Amino acid sequence: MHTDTPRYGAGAVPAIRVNNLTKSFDDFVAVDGISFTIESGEIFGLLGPNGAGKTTTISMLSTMLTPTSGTATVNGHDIVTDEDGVRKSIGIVFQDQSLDEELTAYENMDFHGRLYRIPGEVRRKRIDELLTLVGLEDRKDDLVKTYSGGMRRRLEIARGLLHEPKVLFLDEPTLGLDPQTRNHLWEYIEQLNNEKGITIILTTHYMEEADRLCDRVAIIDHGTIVALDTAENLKSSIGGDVVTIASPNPDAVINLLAAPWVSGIEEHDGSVTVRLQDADRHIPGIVTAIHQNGIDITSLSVRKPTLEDVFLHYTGRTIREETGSRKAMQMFRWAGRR
Ligand SMILES: Nc1ncnc2c1ncn2[C@@H]1O[C@H](COP(=O)(O)OP(=O)(O)OP(=O)(O)O)[C@@H](O)[C@H]1O
Repeated sequence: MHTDTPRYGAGAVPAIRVNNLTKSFDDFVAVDGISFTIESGEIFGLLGPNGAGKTTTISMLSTMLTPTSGTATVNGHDIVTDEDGVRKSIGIVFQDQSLDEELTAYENMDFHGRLYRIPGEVRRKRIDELLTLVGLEDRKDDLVKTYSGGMRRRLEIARGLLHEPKVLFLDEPTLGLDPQTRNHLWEYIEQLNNEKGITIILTTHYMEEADRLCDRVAIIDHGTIVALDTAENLKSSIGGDVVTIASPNPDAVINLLAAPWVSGIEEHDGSVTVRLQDADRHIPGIVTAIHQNGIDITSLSVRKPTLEDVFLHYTGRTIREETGSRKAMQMFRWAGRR
């Protein structure tokens, strides 16, 4: 059902290689035998509803949770037998905020740099460079408690990059941010991927985030990957454009249009959704046929499919736009990770 063809060149060690990775909590299987490969330089998205297993997956890849079975490597380091190697080569930005509000941005960065034992001069240079990259250089001496949500997230990303990781994990990077701030953050994420060549793996339940940012998207539901490809290929895989026809008699519309050239047809709340290639060319014929058969319609619209349509196609459900989980911190505590 899914394809796993990375876009990037062959030869180099993949940034991440996951083979049949599974995590159970007692009898509950949160991640169920997933496999994929992420090439260096990709932005890779794990898209799925709350509880799908996204955080559990990146918790295993960042060595914070031990897998129940399966294997994975990050930058060539095994996540079970070479935890130190993995940790040195990754940066992580959690769902929940972990900045010190009573320190300035610079002090937060500096503290983190000291933890990683980055020598003074290098540390200062990198802090300045990264704060410039995320557009916070002018506010670097202000206390974090005066920062907006978007500024805090940018600072967390800058901090996650201080030890120059090759791979950055972002867990729901724009959760709770307003659309404009989200847009800005997307630009920063793209910029650091372009300018620094950092491989980024992010989790999200926002379709437009996966669509806009990710080179490839794995759609994850109930702990399994149901589809994996570029957003464009995923959208075309479900059979073309989406035509929505509202009618007092949806059954008649379905009977009329259920033809071999239609790749999918279903009814939701009195509206019939038809999927077909090159819908624009077919619309006049569809409208004529509907009228000739005496069927009333109240509206007709055509649109390109979204990742929401893809999710619906592969799972039979819509992604629920709920607020994200608050479990992350609890899960990310080093002490309780076994
Ligand atoms: N420590 C734990 N003990 C028991 N069950 C857990 C634990 N951590 C996660 N789960 C369960 O595993 C499933 C997957 O959780 P996970 O946090 O990976 O989902 P998610 O896709 O990241 O969603 P969210 O965005 O809500 O975090 C959920 O049903 C969750 O309740």
